[in-house]
Amino acid sequence: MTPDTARIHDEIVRRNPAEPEFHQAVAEVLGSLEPVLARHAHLRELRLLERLCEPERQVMFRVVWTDDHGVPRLNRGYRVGFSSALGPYKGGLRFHPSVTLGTVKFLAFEQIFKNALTGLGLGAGKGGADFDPAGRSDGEVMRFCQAYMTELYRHIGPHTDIPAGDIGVGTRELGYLFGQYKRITNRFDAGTLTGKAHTIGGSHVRTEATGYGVTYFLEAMLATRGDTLDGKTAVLSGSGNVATHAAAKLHDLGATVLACSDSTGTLHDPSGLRLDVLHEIKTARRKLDAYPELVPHARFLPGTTPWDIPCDIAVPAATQNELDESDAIALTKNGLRALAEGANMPCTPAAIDVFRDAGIAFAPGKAANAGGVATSALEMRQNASRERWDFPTTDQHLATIMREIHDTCLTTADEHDRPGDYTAGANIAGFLTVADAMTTLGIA
Ligand SMILES: NC(=O)C1=CN([C@@H]2O[C@H](COP(=O)(O)OP(=O)(O)OC[C@H]3O[C@@H](n4cnc5c(N)ncnc54)[C@H](O)[C@@H]3O)[C@@H](O)[C@H]2O)C=CC1
Ligand SMILES: O=C(O)CCC(=O)C(=O)O
Repeated sequence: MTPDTARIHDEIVRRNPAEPEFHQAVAEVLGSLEPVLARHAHLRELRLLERLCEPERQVMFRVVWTDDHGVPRLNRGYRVGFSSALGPYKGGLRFHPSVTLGTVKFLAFEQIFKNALTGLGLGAGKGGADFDPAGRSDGEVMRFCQAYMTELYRHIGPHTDIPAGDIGVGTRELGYLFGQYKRITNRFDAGTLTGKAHTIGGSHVRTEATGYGVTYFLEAMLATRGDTLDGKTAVLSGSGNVATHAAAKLHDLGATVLACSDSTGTLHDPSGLRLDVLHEIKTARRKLDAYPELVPHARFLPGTTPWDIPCDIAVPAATQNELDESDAIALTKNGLRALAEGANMPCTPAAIDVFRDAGIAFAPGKAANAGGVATSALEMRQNASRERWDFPTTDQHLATIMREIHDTCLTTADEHDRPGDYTAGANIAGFLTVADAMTTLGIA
């Protein structure tokens, strides 16, 4: 960082105490912008950076619901609208016990640049609650979602703020959330939430989009090095929406997926994960340690991460700061060629430095995982026009968008003397788009 951006960062830390993930996300972006600020002095005069790092609005609310024994339970809900310069606030909801205001702010901040990169007219937001869906019955999840939406509904809408899924929020939760929204507002405003089931206005490919998009980005990155995914080995972390669909597309494109994980440990199948078995386990909402019961040569390694398994390709797809410097050193020593962040901010800054120094092709989450939100924009488009696109058409749109995001990052990095640095390319391209819109909109 320059003395100027370091001063801005210090002020953000002072104004937003005890939000380390938010500070980290801001530091990474500010650290990339030096070449831009040197060329566009007027952006400093307009105090664009300070304005961009302050959320436009933050909502925090009580969520009370009853468990299966009739006992009232209490959680805290959040929704942060970070920037509406490019369009309505857009971003997912995370239900996980670790969620704090700082978590939601870091995620919403990342969303600004990601959504700008899609070129689809999306502002940035994120939300969630410290609710833990693990072990909760279907009825409990439904009552929690209804209670959460009973407050959230007044802050969202197809032209205001459009939530979607994230950790702990998938098609089931979005169905319950939309059901309550529809009941309270007396409107079938399908474009208020994305990631819905197909029967209630969801788009084909939205479920698969983030994982597929990560894989399309990897494909494009390897192509610049004259390489392909065919015949490569891959490891992933997580075993949720992003990880399982990235695994499926990697498999389709000829890679062998050796491992995935959850918060309790790593599943390693040296002959390649059986995706049908994984699907069966996930559908039954069972844990990964059930896999070796069905595929006896596989091992579940409690308390471990996948990063010491030798592989060509790595896709961290669970959560923030899950891959640190020592993991990066282990992966690099074991022959890693490319890494794409499926999760938001899964690699620590020190890990990213290791990959950069080793010349590993590194794709930051805000570019590599943008396929999810991009397909949400395609869902909004279909909801607005009442059209229904088929799976291959939607997938084709997604693949094109991911190639365009890849090319934008690469070209922008080149133009700003950071050749091959996808992080710099993503941050600079996203920032310039939002800065242009903010300048056009006037001081607000
Ligand atoms: N669902 C989407 O469309 C998008 C998701 N993402 C990001 O991808 C990541 C994964 O999200 P989803 O697959 O949607 O969620 P999910 O709820 O379907 O799966 C999350 C997975 O991560 C694991 N996990 C969660 N917290 C963990 C922790 N503290 N330590 C270790 N493992 C943990 C869970 O066991 C699970 O396997 C998140 O960082 C999310 O922000 C990014 C873009 C879009
Ligand atoms: O589809 C969306 O609106 C949001 C996806 C999301 O939360 C993300 O990109 O991290």
